[in-house]
This record gives sequence, C-alpha cells and structure tokens, in this order.
Amino acid sequence: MTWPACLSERFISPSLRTAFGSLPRRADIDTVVVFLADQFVGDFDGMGAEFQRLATRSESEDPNESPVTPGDVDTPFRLRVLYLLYYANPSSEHIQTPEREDMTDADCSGSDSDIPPPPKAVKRQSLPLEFKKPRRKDGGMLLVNIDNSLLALLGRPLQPNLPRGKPRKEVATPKSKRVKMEEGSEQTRPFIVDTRGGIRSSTFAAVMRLVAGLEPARSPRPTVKLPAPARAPPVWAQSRQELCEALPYYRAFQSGMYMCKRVPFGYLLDGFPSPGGQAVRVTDATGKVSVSLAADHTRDDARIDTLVLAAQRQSPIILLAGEGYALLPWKLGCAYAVLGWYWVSCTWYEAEPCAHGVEPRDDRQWFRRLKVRFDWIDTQGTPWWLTKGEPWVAPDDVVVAIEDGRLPPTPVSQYKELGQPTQIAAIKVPVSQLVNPPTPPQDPPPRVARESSGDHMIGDTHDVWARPPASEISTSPFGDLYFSPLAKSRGGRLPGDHLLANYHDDPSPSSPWRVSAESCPTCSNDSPRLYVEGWTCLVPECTQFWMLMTAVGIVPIAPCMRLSYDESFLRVIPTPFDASSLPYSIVPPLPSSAPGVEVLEEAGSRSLWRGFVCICGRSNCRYRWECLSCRACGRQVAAQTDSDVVPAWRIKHGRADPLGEADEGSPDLPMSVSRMSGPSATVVAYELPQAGTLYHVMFDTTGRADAIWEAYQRAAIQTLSPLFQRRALKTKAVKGQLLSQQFAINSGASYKYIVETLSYPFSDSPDCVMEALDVIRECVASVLDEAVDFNEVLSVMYREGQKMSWHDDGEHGLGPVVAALSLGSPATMSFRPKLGYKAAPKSPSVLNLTLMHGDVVIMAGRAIQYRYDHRVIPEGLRVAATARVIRGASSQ
Ligand SMILES: O=C(O)CCC(=O)C(=O)O
Ligand SMILES: [Fe+2]
Repeated sequence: MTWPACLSERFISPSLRTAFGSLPRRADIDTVVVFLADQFVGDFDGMGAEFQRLATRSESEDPNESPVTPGDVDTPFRLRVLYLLYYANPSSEHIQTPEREDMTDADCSGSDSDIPPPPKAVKRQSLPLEFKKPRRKDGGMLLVNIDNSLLALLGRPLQPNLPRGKPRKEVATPKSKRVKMEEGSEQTRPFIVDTRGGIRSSTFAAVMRLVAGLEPARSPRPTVKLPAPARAPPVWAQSRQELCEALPYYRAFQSGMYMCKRVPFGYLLDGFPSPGGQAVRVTDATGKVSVSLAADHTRDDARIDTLVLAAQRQSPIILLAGEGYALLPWKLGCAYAVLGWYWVSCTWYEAEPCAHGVEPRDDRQWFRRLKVRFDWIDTQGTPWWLTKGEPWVAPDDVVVAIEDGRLPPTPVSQYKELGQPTQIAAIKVPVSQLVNPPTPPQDPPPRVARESSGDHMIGDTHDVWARPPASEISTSPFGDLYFSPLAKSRGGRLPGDHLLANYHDDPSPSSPWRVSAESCPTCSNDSPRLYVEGWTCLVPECTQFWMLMTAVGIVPIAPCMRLSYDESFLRVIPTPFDASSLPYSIVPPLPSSAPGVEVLEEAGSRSLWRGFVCICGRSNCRYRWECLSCRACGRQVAAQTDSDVVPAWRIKHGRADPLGEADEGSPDLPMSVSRMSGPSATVVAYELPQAGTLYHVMFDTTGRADAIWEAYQRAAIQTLSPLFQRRALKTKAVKGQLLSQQFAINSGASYKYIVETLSYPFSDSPDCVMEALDVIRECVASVLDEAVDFNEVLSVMYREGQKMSWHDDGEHGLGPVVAALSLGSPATMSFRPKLGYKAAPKSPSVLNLTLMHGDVVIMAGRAIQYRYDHRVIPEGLRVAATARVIRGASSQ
C-alpha cells in the first residue's frame, strides 16, 4: 500500500486544524475516521476511499455488519490517523528540539530517551498506548516498554515476550470495539485517541518503529568515553580565545565555522549546532537549552552556501573538536584539539520540526537543516589519535606566579637596581612570518587545469584555491544536494554530476552509496540510503521528502525519531584527487628568529598580539607584552629587544582637529577653550550635563611625554619580572579563560577593575609610571587649581587593533577626579550617556576626542562615571597612564 500524497505534504491546513477542534476531546478511532472521511471526501487517493469505507461501515445500522475493529484498518492507516492528529495538535511537550550531537553539521537526530517531563501547567494527555519511560540498556539501546495491548490496537501480531498489558479503562463511546487477542484472550478496548492533547512524538516514533519492524534506536553517543588517545593532538588549546588567536584558520569567536569569501577554513565541532540559518534558543520544561531552527537553511546564508560549495569543489577544511562534542569516542584531555584536514564528501537536507514557540512557515511545520559529511583526507596518513605513543595527559597550565595575582618572584626593585635591562638573547619576531593566515585571494582564481599525475604534496599552498568559483557551479534547484561518490552511477540524472568531470577514478570507491541509491517514485531523483531505518527521498522540494520507506509502506519520520546511519553510508571512502592536496600545515609556523627592523606599525602590529602554537602543541594567546610564552611547557619565544622600542620621533604628531565633536543625533556639548601656562598648553573644557567637566589638555611641546613613552616601552620589554600582561577578565560567560585585549599593570592602591590586573606598590613600580603620575599631578593642579593626591595608576599598553570598550571607572571609593596621560599613537576617546543605552545599545556619543601623544584628559566630577561610559580606540601602538584616587587605600 502506498502512502497517500496528502500525508507526504506533512501539512495540516488551517481549516482542518480548526475542524479538529470540533472533535470530542477523547474520541475512539471510528469517530476520528468518520470525521476524517467528512473532511477528506474525494481528496485523497487510497486514503479518502478507505475513510469512506470505514465511515460507511461505522454508520451502518445493519446489526449484522460487524463494527470496525483494529483488524479492519491496516496499520499504516492507523498510523496516518495518528499522524494527522499529531500534526493537528502538537502540544508543547510533543515537539521538542532534538539534541544536536551528530558529526555532521546540522543534525536533526532526535532523542527518544530524553523526553522532558511535561510543563506543570500542561495537563499531560496521552493515548491509551502508554509508554513507560524508555530504559537505556548497555550499548546505548533504547528500549520502549510496550505491551501487547498496544500491538493489538495496531493490528499487529502479539509477541510472547511482551506483557499483556492492563485492560484499558472503558470509555463511554457508542461503538466499543472488540479486539481479538492471541490465545483466545479477549479484551474490550476502544482505540481512543486524545484529539486535543496530541500525541507525544516519542510515542509516535515508537509506534512507527514497532509497525515497521525497525530496530530500537541506537544512541550515536558513546556510552562510555575511552581514555584520551595515546598521542597528543598536534595542536590543542584550553580556551576558545587561544584557538582564535593562535590559529590562522580558526578565528571564529562567534560561530562554529571560520570562512572567508565562501571558502571554509576551520570548523569546530562542539556542543552547539551548525553554523548558518536563523536559530532560536529554546528552553524546555527541564530548563535544558537547545538551539532550533527558526527558518530554513538556504544558500542565501553565506555559511550554508560555503558548505555546499565546499562539497561541490571538494575543498579541504580543518576540523577542530571541543570536549563538549558528544560524539567524540574518547575524552579529549583538553578543551579543544585540532583533528586534521577533511573534505566535504556529501551534503543533504533533513526536516526539522518547528520547535515550540517558533513560528512555522505558512505551508509546513518543519524547516530544512543542512547536513554535512566530513571525510578524513588520507594524504595526511593515519589520524593522530590512532597512532601509538606514550599515554598523553594534557599538562596543567604552567602556573607562573603572576597568574594568581601574586607578586612575581623577582621584585621590580631588582630590575630598577639593574638600571637598563640587559639585552637578552632574543629572537626577533618577523611580523610577516608570524601566524598570518594564507590570505584568501580577492576572488577565487579560475580553475586551473591539472595533470592527473601531478604532484599533490602536502604544503602545496595553492591547490585549495584552484576550485571552480561559485559562479561556475550550477544553481540547479537540487544543486545543494551533493553526493560525490554516488554521482558517478547516476547516469547524469542528478545535478552535480558535471562536477565529476574531473573526478579521478582512484581506487574505485567501494561505495555502497551507489548500490543503495534509489529513485524517488515522486520526483524521480536518486537519493542514497543514509539510514538504517529505510530509504528516504532527500530532495526537499519533493512531496515525499523525509518520508521513510519501510516494510509497511512509507511513513513520516516523527520529530523525535532518531535515525541511525546505515553502515554502508558510514564506510570510509577514499579521498578523491581534487581533495587530496593540503594547502598548509595544521600547525602554524613558529615565529622565526630572522632579524628585522621594526617600524611603528609593525612594532604595534596585530600579529604581535596574536598568539602562537608552541612546539609542544599548545595554542597560546600572547599574554605577555615582551615575548610569546607557552602556558603548557613554559617555553618562551620571540622576545622583544631594545630595537623594538619605537622612538618618539616616529610618532604621528600632526593634530587634525583639536576640538571634539558629537555623533550625529547628539547636540554639541557646551565648551570653552583656554590657555594654560607652566608647561604651556591649550585646554578645552566640555560640560557633561549634570555630571561634571571634561578637560582635554594639549601641550605645546611633548619633550616629557617623549621620554616617558620610550621608558614605558623599555620597561615593558625587560624580562626580569613581567609587567604588562593581558589578564583574565572576571567573566563566567565563556569556557576557559578570556583575556582582556590590552596589556596592563596597576601601580599604587589596588584598583578593582574588571580584569585581575597585576598590581605593584608605587615603590616597586617602574620609574616611567611615577614620571607619568608627576605629569598628571602637575597638569591637574594647574587646570583645576587644586592638588589631587592620586594614589593609583593603571598603565595600559595597546597594540594595533586593541581597544578599551565602553565602561566607566566608577568603582567604590573612587575620588571625583580621574586623569589620564596618552602616549604614542593617536586614539579616539568617546563618551555616551548611560541612561537608556541598554535599550538602545548604539546610542550616539556625546563627545569624541582625538587624543594625541602627550595629551592629558581630566574627568572632574564623580557623576561622570555614574552617568556616562567611555571608550578608547587607539590607532596603533599606544600607552595610557590613568591616575585615580581610591579612598580607603594608601599608595604605599
Ligand atoms: O586608554 C585610555 O586612554 C583610557 C583607559 C581607560 O579608560 C581606563 O583605564 O579606564
Ligand atoms: Fe576608563
């Protein structure tokens, strides 16, 4: 019996949905059948007639005509009834987002076992087919506790090893039906369905498995994780930030995939779903949060398009895994590891039901989710986790004393006694060779004709780009479906075949994908058999998409039904020629020791605050100013030297505009300009309404500032005791540590800034800090006409691309005056009112100042910190020394 098209559409029309509301809350199967017959007269092949037949029989007054019994209605028919009811009345407990735990991108595999208890407010309604909570047995097998009464209701043969089941409660219904049980036992039991409460998806899935004779679902998660592999990963990290700062191919702080111009670089498998597509966070009754689709995955989304193109171009991509990735068979032993190079061998779509609270489309109640299969590129040899070696345990971080906020072992006073730091055996950082990524070309170059016998060595840096550009790849409606090894056997039927024009017949893929491909009776396209449970048409445009072909006919896949991949599909396939050349090593090169003269831009350059991958494999952020230092083995490289000090004469001095201005939409602040004597300077004062006055002091000459600037840099590169560091932010929002962007050191009283900054008493602070403080004190005394006894200085060093985002300085006990000396590159300092900015995060700045080398900014008025936030964006290498008064603390 074929499944009628009406159900393939997986859609309940609004009128049918309304009509369902007129059914009694609890109805027996006949009531439902009669009802459906009314609704569907003549509409459906097979099903309409069947409904009609049953309806006629049900209404027959002829006492000789036996009432409808489950045996009269074949099982798929019953399933359809359940199915219609299911889709007509999904209640919050029934549609839940399956967990994503699959190796492939956007998983749709559900969990039959993890059905949350229904929300308290919703009264649980169920079919008489009650399923107890599934038990998980060894091997991850899910067993559903089913009794024979259920089988009887479904018209299935009874099973001797199942309990008979409790007789169902009699329900007053005009036509109770007799169910014949095996061995002569009889029970009167109407086939009652709850027409409003819907049907639990897990029930639906279990019924489906039962009638179709499918194996119980097998969890893809390993039940017990094996110990960490014997060999250390070639590249590993303990935080996402370390990955992003050390690996040129994975700079994706926000999403799982790092890509550029539709070329994928790195893809992180972790405890979150695919990149791409709109997603919403859904919290279920147990508080478990999952991310569900809120729209179809389509190629309009650059990330989806990139993955589909990757399959068509057979581009290599580096996979990384996080310890949160449920499908890893072993413990990672660290937070993240690079797995290696993979190629995208196959992409397809699955249907994902709309999660509760997500607005469905007008025409259907599910979304398309792209799935991706990644295959190991075999020119890399055996994966590291399969090779033998000493058991590996990721070492704990080498705890440098300063990590805990304790003072460094070597007091700074010692450094001071030594005077100028001695030149250390230094390795220069050649900026160009640090961990810069292979820059993707502006536009992918035209495809290069290749010799089939040509070398395709690892390290051939250009092969990855020698793929057809997107424009050359067909945009056929089915172009997103891509099954490369299979395509050869399709006789040109499917789009994508043309891509195999230069597919080299490597050891011919013993791909069972070929043999298991079947042609869809509805759309005539071939789809391979991916799931143990049966074949499904994988063309999302087809009405038969995502329906399972089973022994009893085609059945819809219940939202919670977890399908298992067919073994034939899981078989390893050889890497095709096009994917076998690797563009670069997964281990980025170490900074080399070639000497080079630094210029201002390079000394502060972005590459210098990026991290590195140590030869021990650990990815590190650059957390110290003066060198790259490994947190795992303590190794230090690329120490900076005196020649890295940027002399003051290299600094940009030309001031474009001494006056600050407001963003568009903000009125200009009242301001006044005056001249200051002593060290002569121009002072512009801005009135921040109801908050205080902001003074921008611009000295006529910068002699003192020049000396302090160079002294700061020399203090920063000495290595006797570490000073300027990026320290951990006090945040729990991310896994692992998150370091601040700037390198900082605190002097004097302790300042409880959001970063755990290393703090020294004034007596142990470098001279440059005290000199900066002198400049600030004198300047403030002249401008405010009163001495302010600052007892704390925060010195911050910025490299290119680093900034200090919106914040205030208003910690408890902070005095009314805060003043800062700027050194080095120009910076823009902005102020914006706090009120309401949460509601409108992009509220305009009331003032943007350009701070030049030697300028001092004075914030006079405590309310400035309460009413305004400020931000500083430097143009390049820069130092700022900010002095404050912290009450209740001494400067020591
Ligand atoms: O970099 C600057 O000029 C100011 C830094 C700042 O706002 C701070 O340290 O609180
Ligand atoms: Fe600040």
